[in-house]
Amino acid sequence: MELVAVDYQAPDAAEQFVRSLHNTGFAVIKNHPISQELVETIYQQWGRFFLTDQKSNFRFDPKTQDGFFPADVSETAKGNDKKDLKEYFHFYPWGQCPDSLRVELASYYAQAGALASELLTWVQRFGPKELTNGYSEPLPSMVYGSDKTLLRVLHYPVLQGDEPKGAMRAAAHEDINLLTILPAANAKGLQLKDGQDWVEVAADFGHLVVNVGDMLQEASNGYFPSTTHRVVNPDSSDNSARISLPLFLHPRPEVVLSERYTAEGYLTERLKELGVL
Ligand SMILES: O=C(O)CCC(=O)C(=O)O
Ligand SMILES: [Fe+2]
Repeated sequence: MELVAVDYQAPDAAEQFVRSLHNTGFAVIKNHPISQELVETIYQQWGRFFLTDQKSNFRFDPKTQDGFFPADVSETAKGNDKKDLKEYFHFYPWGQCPDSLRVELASYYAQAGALASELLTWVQRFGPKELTNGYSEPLPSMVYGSDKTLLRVLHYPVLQGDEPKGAMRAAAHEDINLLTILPAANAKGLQLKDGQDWVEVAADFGHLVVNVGDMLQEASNGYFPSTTHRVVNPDSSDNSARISLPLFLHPRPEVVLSERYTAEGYLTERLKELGVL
């Protein structure tokens, strides 16, 4: 499986993008409108922040899920028994954030959210008609006015050599939400599952990775697959910290995804499985 970067400026960008999501659950986008300078600033600022004790002042609120999740409570991927080797901060515009880091993060949240909504209009427009007519409401309207879209700043620390055997930066998992958009991280490691194989998601620095989450898979009855992915540990020759910045696009809680699920019902079930609720 090869992911060819879709040029956001190409006349047929939307069709190429939707085809890639259907075929692989993933797409890579180049020439997009998100400021790379802003992404790099955020990587630097947060790389420093995670190395300070200040982060403990922002411990996450289990009810609202915003704030800092230390490594010892961080997720255990569904079906896995080792915690991931990561810590992260959940940012919502209404939630906790250190004052000195808020302006940049809020700006990125707005830019990435606007692009993600546009990408959802592509998915709506270029999906098969019999599918798109069956959504309970158009996909872009599912996220309109939603305050559930989540920006996660992830820090995978330098490995110390004493990690539990078999623990990984991020064990194999699927995302819960509709679409995830992720600027290429500052280090390699992201892989997607292709049959029995694992394939590196090759995204040049400056490119964006987009993937389908379980909610879109559920709403599209599998037409858009929520592809399993993971972040593997570095080998000793490039054992550096890794920062990444996924935006998880979430519908309003009352949105009906399918006959089985509303967005809220689905999210609650999944967070319980992850051990963070
Ligand atoms: O860090 C990455 O590149 C991917 C992170 C990820 O898949 C997730 O947090 O769901
Ligand atoms: Fe993920």
